[in-house]
Amino acid sequence: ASPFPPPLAPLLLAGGDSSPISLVRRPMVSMKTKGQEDEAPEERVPHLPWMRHPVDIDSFSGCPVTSLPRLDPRLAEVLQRMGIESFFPVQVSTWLETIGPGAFQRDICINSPTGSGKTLAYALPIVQMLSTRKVRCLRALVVLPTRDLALQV
Ligand SMILES: Nc1ncnc2c1ncn2[C@@H]1O[C@H](COP(=O)(O)OP(=O)(O)OP(=O)(O)O)[C@@H](O)[C@H]1O
Repeated sequence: ASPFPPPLAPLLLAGGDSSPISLVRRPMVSMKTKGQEDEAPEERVPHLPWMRHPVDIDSFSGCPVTSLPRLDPRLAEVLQRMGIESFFPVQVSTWLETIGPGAFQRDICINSPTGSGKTLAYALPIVQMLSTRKVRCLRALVVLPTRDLALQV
């Protein structure tokens, strides 16, 4: 039996230049007695419990803007006016985990290559959630590591 609690949220992972950040090598010391620790085999186990069931972004395909389930028609219209006709796989998979049928509130970590569309992937669910509410206080905070990146977002 697993010594860890059940997973709380998926990790969205894609190929390309992304690295499997959720996986670390560490011995399963919790399953050994003290004398056995030296012989404990190393296993690839996720670093955080909620990262233990990654969702493979590459298994999703793109999707026309008009076909994304539950997308607010006002947002679809604005996106199409901006020239966005379809969503990239990271955007579809993130949407399905946050807003799509069967989604429920939880933390999500997305690891996907540069330029794959992560910004819209996380921004669209936020905008959709806020679009149906009266917003009286801070509801979303985007933190970026550099000023340049912050200006892009
Ligand atoms: N669905 C889409 N259709 C067309 N263009 C898109 C779509 N989504 C994003 N783009 C464009 O693709 C480019 C890359 O997107 P974005 O910057 O969001 O990628 P990223 O994964 O966040 O990259 P980085 O890792 O550098 O932050 C941007 O110019 C963006 O406007």
